[in-house]
Amino acid sequence: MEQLMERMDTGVTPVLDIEDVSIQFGDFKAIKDVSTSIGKNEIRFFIGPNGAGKTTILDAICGKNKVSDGKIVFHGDSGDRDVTRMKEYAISDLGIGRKFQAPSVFGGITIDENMELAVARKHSIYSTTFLKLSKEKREYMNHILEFIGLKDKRFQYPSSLSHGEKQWLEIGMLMAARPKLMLLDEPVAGMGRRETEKTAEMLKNIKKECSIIVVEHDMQFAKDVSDTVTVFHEGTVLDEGTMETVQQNQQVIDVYLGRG
Ligand SMILES: Nc1ncnc2c1ncn2[C@@H]1O[C@H](COP(=O)(O)OP(=O)(O)OP(=O)(O)O)[C@@H](O)[C@H]1O
Repeated sequence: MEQLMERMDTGVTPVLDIEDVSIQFGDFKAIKDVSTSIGKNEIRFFIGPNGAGKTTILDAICGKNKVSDGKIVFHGDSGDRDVTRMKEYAISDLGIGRKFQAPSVFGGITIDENMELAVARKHSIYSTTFLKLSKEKREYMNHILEFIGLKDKRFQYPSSLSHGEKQWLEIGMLMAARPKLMLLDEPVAGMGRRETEKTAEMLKNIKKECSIIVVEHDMQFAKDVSDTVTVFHEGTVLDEGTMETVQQNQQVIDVYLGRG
């Protein structure tokens, strides 16, 4: 809570406030009284050792995990909403988009058709038969395809894409819903350096329109892209600040950064 108050004092307009959140799985408390605030147009990284609770809290923001205590308040177009009791689809409709670690595009339809579904906000491949996008939506879809570098491959199937390209397609599909907050779980895992750099450029552009939370172990990527980082350890926040400042914290070095 103290951290939250400090950030409020800095004058940053928050898009999401996580307030004293705990998450319990049976007897095990995976998240203990975590508070943090994500600003508008901010790229926040959640970092920390395996099992620290990063994905657990990301899953709570999108409604996949139940919050045992505390609240998560999203400041969207329709005002301030506590999302902790809301269903996943309703949270997504509010403007929070979640990308999971493994790409989850539809393999049986083309890249173009995958994008059509995303722009039309349909969640079933059976919908493609009946889709007729407005001119404005098709233009926006073309813009995204260009942005993610897949315009020339639009009539191919996702199986023909490289691992990185599949990740970009999924990021593009998230963008299609024009979210205010994007949640990305290890977006560059398995990518080469060139693909990682391209993803970094993409995220820096996306943040002009929306805030992003990234769970990541690639510390070079975190240094290149993050505005701020939250360091998790055993379900609590160990430190928070710029990458430059947290990497000087001896506790952070001991539990995570110094472990190679
Ligand atoms: N559904 C669940 N049921 C029981 N325990 C869970 C569940 N989900 C996560 N946990 C536990 O909660 C803790 C935090 O897991 P989490 O996946 O959030 O860690 P993480 O920081 O994302 O780790 P990694 O970097 O390895 O992805 C771990 O001990 C994990 O085993």
